[in-house]
Amino acid sequence: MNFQRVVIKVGSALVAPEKNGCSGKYLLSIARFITQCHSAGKEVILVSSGSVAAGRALIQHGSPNPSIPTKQAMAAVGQMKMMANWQRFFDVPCSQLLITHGDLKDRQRYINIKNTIRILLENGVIPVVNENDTVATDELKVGDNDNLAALVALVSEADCLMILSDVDGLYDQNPKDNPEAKLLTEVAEINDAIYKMASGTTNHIATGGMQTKIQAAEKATENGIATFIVNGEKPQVFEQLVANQKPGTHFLAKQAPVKAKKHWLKHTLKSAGKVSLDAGAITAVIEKGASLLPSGINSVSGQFSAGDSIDLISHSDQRVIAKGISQYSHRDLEKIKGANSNQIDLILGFCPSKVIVHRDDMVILS
Ligand SMILES: Nc1ncnc2c1ncn2[C@@H]1O[C@H](COP(=O)(O)OP(=O)(O)O)[C@@H](O)[C@H]1O
Ligand SMILES: N[C@@H](CCC(=O)OP(=O)(O)O)C(=O)O
Repeated sequence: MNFQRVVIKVGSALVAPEKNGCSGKYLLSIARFITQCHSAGKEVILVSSGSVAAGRALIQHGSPNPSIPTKQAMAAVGQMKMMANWQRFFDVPCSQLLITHGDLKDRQRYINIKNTIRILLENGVIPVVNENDTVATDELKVGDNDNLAALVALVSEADCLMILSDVDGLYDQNPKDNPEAKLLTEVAEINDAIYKMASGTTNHIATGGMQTKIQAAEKATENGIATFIVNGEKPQVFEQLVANQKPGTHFLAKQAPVKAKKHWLKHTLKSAGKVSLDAGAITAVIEKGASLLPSGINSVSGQFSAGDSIDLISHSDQRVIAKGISQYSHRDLEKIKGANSNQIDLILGFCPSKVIVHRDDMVILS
């Protein structure tokens, strides 16, 4: 429980153990664990598979491996079933986020997803994410919910990723094929040897098997997000987690998530423009740890889109004081610079964010 914001990924095998329609069999203890996380002041984002399996009984198919449009129709009807199935275990509201890789690749949509999750969490709503299977084509698909969960952990700035499946964790070989397989309790480095241990799945309603879980763990741990693969079929796993024990396999984070993000902002992202700040904004940003509001901006230069990195410079001596991700393009900023945050909607006709650079998306340079 050494985390503040966790992404919990629940595989199809747990949502639809009968492989046809969804069930509460395993979800009850998962939901109880999520409620315990909430009581301990932690934030939880769910990534749930199972829409295709949940809709399977409702769409005629007649083949063990239905066509893609048939599966997309199953996902469309099954998603409703799956959401209703989750909601019945919570007193707090659940919300549905259906996203594709195309959404995560697009800067503006990425920011929209990030802002939406932030606001849902602030309001005590559980975000439940799945791939938008009905619209996703191969080019726009993440393709499996393990990798999707890692990307959701990144966009939501979680510090922990828990992948719940039907095995106890990563074994040195597939335990379903080899009874002698041994469980790895801790993985410090994800290398070829680790990838070689992981194979695909034999479950026809699941996608990816252990390979995609390792890919997800690699993406997350490189960005400072501790990752666990645990068995979601066993209620005692959740008791162990609550008791601060470590069931399953723990993939160690490479560095603290804040450090990883600040490093990425400072060294990897190239600034596409500049905004100059008045003395009040500089004090607010440097001394009070505040986000940058439009009222503190004197001028804008360069050409950038929402989601690009920009330099925050001092108006008086042109010193670069910070760097961060702008919520608005240079064109929009030209119109709202100097204005009060409440006027953004009036001036632009939309307001995805009341701040220009959020504190969490900023690194102070001097
Ligand atoms: N080295 C391994 N250790 C554990 N499980 C493995 C390994 N290699 C392959 N697997 C398979 O991965 C499966 C879990 O992945 P998957 O069926 O896709 O589940 P989910 O629906 O939870 O994503 C296990 O049931 C197991 O058969
Ligand atoms: N988006 C699909 C799930 C895809 C997937 O990765 O499934 P799984 O391997 O069970 O996590 C669905 O909802 O059926």
